[in-house]
Amino acid sequence: MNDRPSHEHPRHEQAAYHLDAGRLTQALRDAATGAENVSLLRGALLHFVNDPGECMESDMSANERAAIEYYPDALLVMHAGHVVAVGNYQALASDRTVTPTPCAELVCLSPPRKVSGLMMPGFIDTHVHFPQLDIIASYGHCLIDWLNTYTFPAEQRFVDSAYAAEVADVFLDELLRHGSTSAQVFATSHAGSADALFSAARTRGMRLHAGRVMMDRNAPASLLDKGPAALKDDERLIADWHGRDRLGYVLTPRFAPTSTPAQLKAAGELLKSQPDLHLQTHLAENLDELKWVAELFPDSRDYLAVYEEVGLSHERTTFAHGIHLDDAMRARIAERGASIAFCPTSNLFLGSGLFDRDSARRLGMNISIATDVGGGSSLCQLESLKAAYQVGQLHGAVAHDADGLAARANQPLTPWQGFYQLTLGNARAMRLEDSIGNLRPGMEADVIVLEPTATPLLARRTRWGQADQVALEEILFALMMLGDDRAIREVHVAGRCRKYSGILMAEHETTGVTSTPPSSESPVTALMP
Ligand SMILES: O=c1[nH]c(=O)c2nc[nH]c2[nH]1
Repeated sequence: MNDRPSHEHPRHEQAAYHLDAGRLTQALRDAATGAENVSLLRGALLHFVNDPGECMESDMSANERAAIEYYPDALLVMHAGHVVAVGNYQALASDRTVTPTPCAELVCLSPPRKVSGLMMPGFIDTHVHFPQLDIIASYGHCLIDWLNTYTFPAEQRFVDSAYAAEVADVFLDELLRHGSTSAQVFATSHAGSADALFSAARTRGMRLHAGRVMMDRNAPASLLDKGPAALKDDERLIADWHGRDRLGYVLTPRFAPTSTPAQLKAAGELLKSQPDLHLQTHLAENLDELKWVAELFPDSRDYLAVYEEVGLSHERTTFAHGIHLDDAMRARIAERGASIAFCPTSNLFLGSGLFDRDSARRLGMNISIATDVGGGSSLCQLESLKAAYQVGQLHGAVAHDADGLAARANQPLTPWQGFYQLTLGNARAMRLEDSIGNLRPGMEADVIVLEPTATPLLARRTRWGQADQVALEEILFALMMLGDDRAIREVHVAGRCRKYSGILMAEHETTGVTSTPPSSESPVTALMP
């Protein structure tokens, strides 16, 4: 990679551009032959190369500011599913000092399409249940009640593979429509449900990590694994899907109450034998759940220890929720390099509690932000940011000492930390930062275009594109408080456009959409459904 710092550093603009000359030369060769695997976009672009910290911009350190790369007029070059160049348009398009000079030639050969919003890496959802799509927004009261009343009945329907395939298609299209190009997903205990999901993700070229739920007690009999033979299903799924294209297998014991110690031990042994697998489960979401775990595992010193004792807490483990932890447990999670998926819409919806982000960060725990649909009330990660901000605000408001004074500080999420989290932060939590999370050359080309004028109110608040446009951090904050799927104007998966002008396209319609259009504004109208 060839990194060239710019001579002047306007606000946020940390580098003139990044390019990979070798890959760019290949892109040029392909473009010259009319191949459809090259696409160039031009417009505003924001991504993160590091953690921007917890401050608004005026209080950031130089290092925190350097974590943010913003180009008001960027060129993004994608080739064969990867980014090959990103940066200031003028610098990239006119620079002839690099040998060879493929970018300037490429721009002449294949003029970029102008986008009218803000390009960003695709969002990553680190914890979501695809079989719960059809029970989203079900009046659940609290976790255990909601599991018994809605979740387990819904999951039983996935014994039917045709139904699983139908839901998998809708689920992945919904994720994409909301700007999430990657996800870590729970299937059901039926191997066919995982097959359906992987197959649908592969068709879409998505990066998707998923697993079959392991359960052998405390759930309806039809959902329970039948002894150790069920592990054969996981082994078969691993053989069929793990590492294929952009897919990865995640061992998925649902949570301690629905697995016997023997099943958890078996999962730990499988993980040990294949340490490149991910692992996902739930931890300390709800106070009744904590009591239940203490009864079921009387010999374990706490809930986390149940997983630790069998080797299930490691650097590719995602524990969903982790609300009711003490500092010692947080420190143990940090030490193992595991991560917590903070799922704020779910925590509010199920009344589970207020996640303590400050303590998590203070103790060095990796965290991500996720939707947790169907416990979560939206697949939109902008909604997750809004709820995360609100949870952080409430954190200070709910604890008062005897004099009525706030005993805890509030922890409002900044827009910088929020958008970092949905992209590079979530990728880091899942140890995928070499593949997804930002738009440096070599990264997989998952890109979204956010539209700060998506609604009349957003347009009025952001004044995007007008002479008196508000500052970028204000625009980002407005998007996270007011935005929804309408604010996701475009979605590109591995360089192919899947959502354009707010409308999702079917696979066969995407061919050629991102390749060079003759005019900058309306190049693909003919391909719209
Ligand atoms: O939010 C949640 N959703 C689930 O499906 C689940 N299972 C155990 N614990 C859970 N929490």
